[in-house]
Amino acid sequence: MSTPAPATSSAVPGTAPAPGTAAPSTPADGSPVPVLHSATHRRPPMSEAGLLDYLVRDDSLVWARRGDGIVGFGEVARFTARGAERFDGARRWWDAIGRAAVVRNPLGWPGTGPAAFATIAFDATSTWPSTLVVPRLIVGRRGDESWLTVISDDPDADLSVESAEAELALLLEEGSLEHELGSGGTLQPGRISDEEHVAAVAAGVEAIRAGDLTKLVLARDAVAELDEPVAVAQVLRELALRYSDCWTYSVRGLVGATPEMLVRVTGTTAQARVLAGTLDRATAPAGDAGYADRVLAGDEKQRHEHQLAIDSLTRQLGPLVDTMTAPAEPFVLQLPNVWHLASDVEAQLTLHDDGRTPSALDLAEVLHPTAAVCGTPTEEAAALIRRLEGMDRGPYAGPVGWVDAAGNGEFGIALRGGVVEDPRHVRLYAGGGIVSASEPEAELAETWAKMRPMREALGI
Ligand SMILES: C=C(O[C@H]1C=CC=C(C(=O)O)[C@@H]1O)C(=O)O
Repeated sequence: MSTPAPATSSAVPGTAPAPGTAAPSTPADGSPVPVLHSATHRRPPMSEAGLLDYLVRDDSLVWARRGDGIVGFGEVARFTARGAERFDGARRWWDAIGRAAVVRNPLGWPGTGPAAFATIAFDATSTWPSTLVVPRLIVGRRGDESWLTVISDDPDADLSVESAEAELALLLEEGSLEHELGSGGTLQPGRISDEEHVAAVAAGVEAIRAGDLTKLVLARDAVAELDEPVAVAQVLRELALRYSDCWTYSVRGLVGATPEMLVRVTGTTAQARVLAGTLDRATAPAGDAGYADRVLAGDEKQRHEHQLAIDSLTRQLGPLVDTMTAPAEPFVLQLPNVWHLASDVEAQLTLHDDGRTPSALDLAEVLHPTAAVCGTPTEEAAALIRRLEGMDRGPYAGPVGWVDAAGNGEFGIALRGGVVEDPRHVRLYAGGGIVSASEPEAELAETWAKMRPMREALGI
């Protein structure tokens, strides 16, 4: 176990909070948290585009799918931590914020009231600052319902709907849509070259065949070097439009659209979308309608890889739930770049003695890392990842999403994305599950297919 580094208030490189909204940071050592005051106002139904119309600022916080979700602007409080205690520190901080907050929320739906956007590092040894951010304004939509929450650490702040709407209008007007997308750039090698990735996969297959473990997920990176500063808002819109089955996210420099839901908590219900097993659509023969069913769903190796990911989720979730349903057969999820084997799992959470159920953040800690991004058994796989990859995954493959004061929330697995390291450099990550039948060259090709959404959205 590594020693947790103290919480800091450092911003992720390449990002900046909205002007005039520098946030007080609070350490994880139990010292007082800011008392937040919030008011949630109902809004008229949005246009069909929903939250897409609100993806106009590079510095916004985003969790959106098919126009639903939440978008945050500005920042009133932030927690950061590194090390093994990053989850625990984040949970304690968020619980303390929730207990102290003065909340006016007549709606009570998931995502209303104060909420925090979160990115948690994949590994305890990472230098990535696991971060919770409470925005100044949150716009939300769920179907026909829409709301605006305003949050302040000033007890005398004006939280009226008029002033919140005026502030939002100004922020949107200042939006960064003037950036043009795709002015060009190149993809540079990352910390792991193609050859190194192939060699790492071959070594992983050898370890699996030797019986050291059953499954391992190995990843690599590449750096998008852009001719113009990255237009984050445009990238998000591109991803959200093209990858409408995915959850588009942006949290302080971490940007992407993930197809995999680690956990969603709505009241006492927990849901997950487990993915493992991939087929590149670019290599599919034209006009062969049954191709994915035959080559993906009908493939022993892919199904084995998928089953291991389901097993890891249900094993971890099992002790916390009264009932759980997982389909007997995965379905084929079609994305613009790849097909995946997918399974939707749903569970009813067990009530604690105090009448509460675990929050989305609690469950993200319990479930991370699943076999979809680490391997089986977890400890052996994590150790081998450190040895064979030898790179800091940062937030890649860690939980990304949001949690509200009631514990509702959504945490995706931060896949199909990248980190804005500075305005002209975005580090992309992708990996794949390795089992005994895996072929190193095919695994390398799969990582390229998984980087395609971000490359397209960046215009390179
Ligand atoms: C590790 C990644 O994908 C995971 C999620 C879906 C399918 C996967 C696979 O087939 O290997 C991976 O487990 C990634 O996108 O970087």
